[in-house]
Amino acid sequence: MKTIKVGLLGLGTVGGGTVDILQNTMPEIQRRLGQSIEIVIIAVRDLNRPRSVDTAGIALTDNTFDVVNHPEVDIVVELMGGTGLAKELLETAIKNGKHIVTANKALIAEHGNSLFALARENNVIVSYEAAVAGGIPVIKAMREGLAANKIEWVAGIINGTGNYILTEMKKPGADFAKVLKVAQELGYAEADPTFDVEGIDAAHKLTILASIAFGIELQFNKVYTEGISKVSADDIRFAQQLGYEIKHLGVASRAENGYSLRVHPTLVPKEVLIANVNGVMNAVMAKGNHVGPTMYYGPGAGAGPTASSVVADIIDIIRWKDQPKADQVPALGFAADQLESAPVVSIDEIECCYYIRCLVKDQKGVLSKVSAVFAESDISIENVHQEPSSEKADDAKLVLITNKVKESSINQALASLAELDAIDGDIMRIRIETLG
Ligand SMILES: NC(=O)c1ccc[n+]([C@@H]2O[C@H](COP(=O)([O-])OP(=O)(O)OC[C@H]3O[C@@H](n4cnc5c(N)ncnc54)[C@H](O)[C@@H]3O)[C@@H](O)[C@H]2O)c1
Ligand SMILES: N[C@@H](CCO)C(=O)O
Ligand code: NA
Repeated sequence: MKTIKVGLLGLGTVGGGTVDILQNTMPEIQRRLGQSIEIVIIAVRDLNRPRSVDTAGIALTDNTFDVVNHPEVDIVVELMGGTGLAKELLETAIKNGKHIVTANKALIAEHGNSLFALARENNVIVSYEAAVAGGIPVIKAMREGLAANKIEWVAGIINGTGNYILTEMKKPGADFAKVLKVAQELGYAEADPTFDVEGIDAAHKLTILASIAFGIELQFNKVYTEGISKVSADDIRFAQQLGYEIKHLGVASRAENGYSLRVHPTLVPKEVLIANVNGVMNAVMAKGNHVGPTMYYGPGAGAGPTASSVVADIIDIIRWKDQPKADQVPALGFAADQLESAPVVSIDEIECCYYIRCLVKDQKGVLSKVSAVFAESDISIENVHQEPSSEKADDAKLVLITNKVKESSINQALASLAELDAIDGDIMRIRIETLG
């Protein structure tokens, strides 16, 4: 039986999971492939560190270039992260004629356009299923399974750490910092967890999803990005009382003059399936013009699920690599010369309903002053909830749900609201999506 040789960059959470699968599930993989896969070399940072997996028979090196220049390696699997050295290594590997598997969404979102072009020149494949929604085969589903459709929009819970934190925060007394620490211990978080909490990781993934949905170039720096760090336990509770769950969503949709790409906390009606996706689970919805709304669900982070996608990509490359044109499924699912560099519109252009929370002085006539501000901007209030503040004796917590309005109108109203004497402190605004 023929053996394909693989080299790994990085032996952390996902690297360890990949070694584990290739060691323990090889008989089944051989039956699928009719060939075998062998890891011949792994680059690690510290050669003396104890390993969670058995590396007997595999060469370990602390020089990453040993992997990308290794004469026997057919496929380089990049699982070290970062966008500096990782980019240089993959460029070298591609020029050396090696195929690439990576779980690195930051690298693909920020440098995918040039990496894919280099790969085409060198007739090698760059696969990145693990980069978006961990173990869910969503890249394959969208690039291949939905190929008959014009995709109208994509929306997803695409950060496992963030969804885990929001889910745990529903429990009474949950502490944000402690919950994040558990997510890190479980191997879900990025090396810098602010990427998870502040939405940067989700923005990387949304960039990729938007490109494969619409056939546009990767444009990470155009994504509007808001994290979950300002969402309070109060917001989660109020949302639930009003019939919603708060989810951190990435949303890519067609706009009048281009596309809208945004990541932010979102109120989603409880009865919508995606509102019930909890813990480390992710879900991506894609609406095609023929198929209608579809949803892909599964674990979004962690060693086993992510490595499951990494190994599936290795298998896919082995199946395709000796075809005359190796990248028969183009990297972004559209022929490379058909990609558009379409404009991404400002967040001010979107239209939705809003959840507004603020602290108001518990005085007569406050509600009418607040309503007057919204009326001036032609915004109607669909729902109001008020309760005494437990923290400030003379204040009340006020929650409003607006009708569907333009972001620029709500910004104007919130600026006027902030100027009212009756408003105490910051105003929280969360967008609402019904995902119909
Ligand atoms: N953990 C997840 O659930 C998950 C899911 C999807 C994608 N990813 C992505 O997979 C990649 C790896 O993530 P991880 O969670 O396994 O991270 P990790 O920190 O557990 O592992 C990365 C490993 O790479 C090694 N490394 C870094 N620089 C190196 C260098 N110069 N030389 C040798 N070794 C080096 C580190 O020592 C570490 O062991 C990242 O791009 C991440 O975004 C992670
Ligand atoms: N840190 C990422 C890993 C998976 O990409 C997450 O929590 O979703
Ligand atoms: Na995936």
